Parts: sequence; C-alpha cells; structure tokens
Amino acid sequence: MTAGQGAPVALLGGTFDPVHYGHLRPAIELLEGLGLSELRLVPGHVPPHRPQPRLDAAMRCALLETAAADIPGLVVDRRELMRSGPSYTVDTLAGLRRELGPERPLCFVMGSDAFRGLMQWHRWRELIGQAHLVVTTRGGDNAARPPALDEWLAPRRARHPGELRNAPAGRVWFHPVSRLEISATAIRGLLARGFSVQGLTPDPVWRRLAATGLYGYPQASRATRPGRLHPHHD
Ligand SMILES: Nc1ncnc2c1ncn2[C@@H]1O[C@H](COP(=O)(O)OP(=O)(O)OP(=O)(O)O)[C@@H](O)[C@H]1O
Ligand SMILES: O=C(O)c1ccc[n+]([C@@H]2O[C@H](COP(=O)([O-])O)[C@@H](O)[C@H]2O)c1
Repeated sequence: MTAGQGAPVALLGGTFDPVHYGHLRPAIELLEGLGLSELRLVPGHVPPHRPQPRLDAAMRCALLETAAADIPGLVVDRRELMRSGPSYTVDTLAGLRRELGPERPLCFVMGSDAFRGLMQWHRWRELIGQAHLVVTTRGGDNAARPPALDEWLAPRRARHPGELRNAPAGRVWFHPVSRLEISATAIRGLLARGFSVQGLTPDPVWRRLAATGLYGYPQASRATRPGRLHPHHD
C-alpha cells in the first residue's frame, strides 16, 4: 500500500430522518480530533438494512445542508442518491476513492454498535482496502464483539490517530465522542404528537420542520395533549 498524503477525508453515512445534534456534535469532535480536511455526511437513498425513511431523499438532504451550512468542514455528499438499489458502503467508498486518488487518507465513520455487525455488511472485507474505519465509542458501551471480528481487528487496530495519516486506508481507530441522548426516532415521535424539537436539532432545521409540517407537526392535536407532563413521559 502507498503512503498517505494530505489530511484525511471522512465519511459519515446515515438515514438522517431528520438530522440532529446527535449526528452533528460527534462530527465536529471528529473534524477537530482527527484534523480532518472535511467530513462528508452521506444520506442513504435505500438503506440496506432497516425500514425505509419517512422523508424523501431530497428533503432529508435539504435539511442536512441547512444543518451543515454553519459548521466549517462539514459537507453533504449526495452520491448515494444518484444510485438506484441499496446504498452499499463498499460502492460508496469505491466511488470516492476513485475521485480522491490512491494516496489520500479516507476514513469511514461508524458507531461501535454498527461495527459489531460489520461481518453482515455487503462485501465487508473489501471496506478496509478503500478506507480506514473510525469507530465512535461512547461511555458505558462495553458490549462484546464476535470473536471472529476481534481476530480480524487485532492486526489492523491503530494505536494512535496519527496512523490514519500515514496510509490511505487499512487501519481501524476507536475514537471517543460525546453521548447525546437524541435519536431521529424520538424526534419523529415528538413531532407526530405536536411537540417542539427545538434544542435537539439546529434552529434553522427546526424552523423548516415547523413551517412545512414535516412528520406531522403541528397538525397533531396539541389541544388534547397533557400540557403539564414532559413530552418524553406522556
Ligand atoms: N445520539 C447520537 N450520538 C452519536 N452518534 C449517533 C447518534 N445518533 C445517531 N448517531 C450515528 O449517526 C449515524 C447516522 O445515524 P441515523 O441517521 O441512523 O440516526 P438515528 O438518530 O440513529 O436514526 P433512527 O432513530 O431513525 O434510527 C450512525 O452512525 C449513528 O450511529
Ligand atoms: O453496506 C452495507 O452492507 C451496510 C449495512 C449497514 C449499514 N451501512 C451503512 O452504515 C451507515 C449508518 O447506517 P444507519 O443504520 O445508521 O442508517 C449508512 O451509511 C449505511 O449505508 C451499510
């Protein structure tokens, strides 16, 4: 393998239905902590492994662009929206690798829960030939990995983040990020019941959600909701 050249580019894929601070804060911490030149948020068109998104791809993308606009280094990459069929990561990385050339360090970011299931991903062994894997860890997350995955990991595990700059691909780095108890599922649930999600996503995203009635807000019957109760507990 050739030596790495230039600051790493990273990719964070997801459904982003919708984007929230649980995506954005770890992205900022990765940009700063790993000295990335950019972090690309990659909305999936047809997620390979989960129920299909509530919002169409164009709207998820528009909200992501609204969220990324104020964060230096964060960009939205629409490449998965150009492909039909399931959005397999191995294809996404191969396309980006062709654009960046063979020497630029490229990192694919995934949560430690996703990493535990890596062996079920499409052509998973090929991922590490295209990119490094950056596995985000959050305090209290100690679940065991399959022994076969640990065996595969041992010779590839990076001991220092500097290793991500020294090669274009091939290493696995575990990076701690803040744990924010926010999920898109919870946001969709709040909006469907007519509650605000201000503070869970940037204000420009919230204003767009509120103005366009996405996910059912504010048509849901606020008159009948129990006003004294915290929205998470009713
Ligand atoms: N609160 C969070 N803190 C850290 N990482 C997160 C958080 N929420 C999502 N992520 C990570 O962001 C990526 C994209 O997540 P995704 O679009 O599936 O969001 P989500 O909020 O988990 O969605 P949903 O609730 O619909 O499953 C994944 O790698 C996921 O692990
Ligand atoms: O390529 C695969 O087989 C594959 C299987 C599961 C997940 N992924 C990718 O992992 C990223 C996070 O997915 P998720 O579940 O958080 O929406 C997203 O970019 C998905 O395309 C990819």
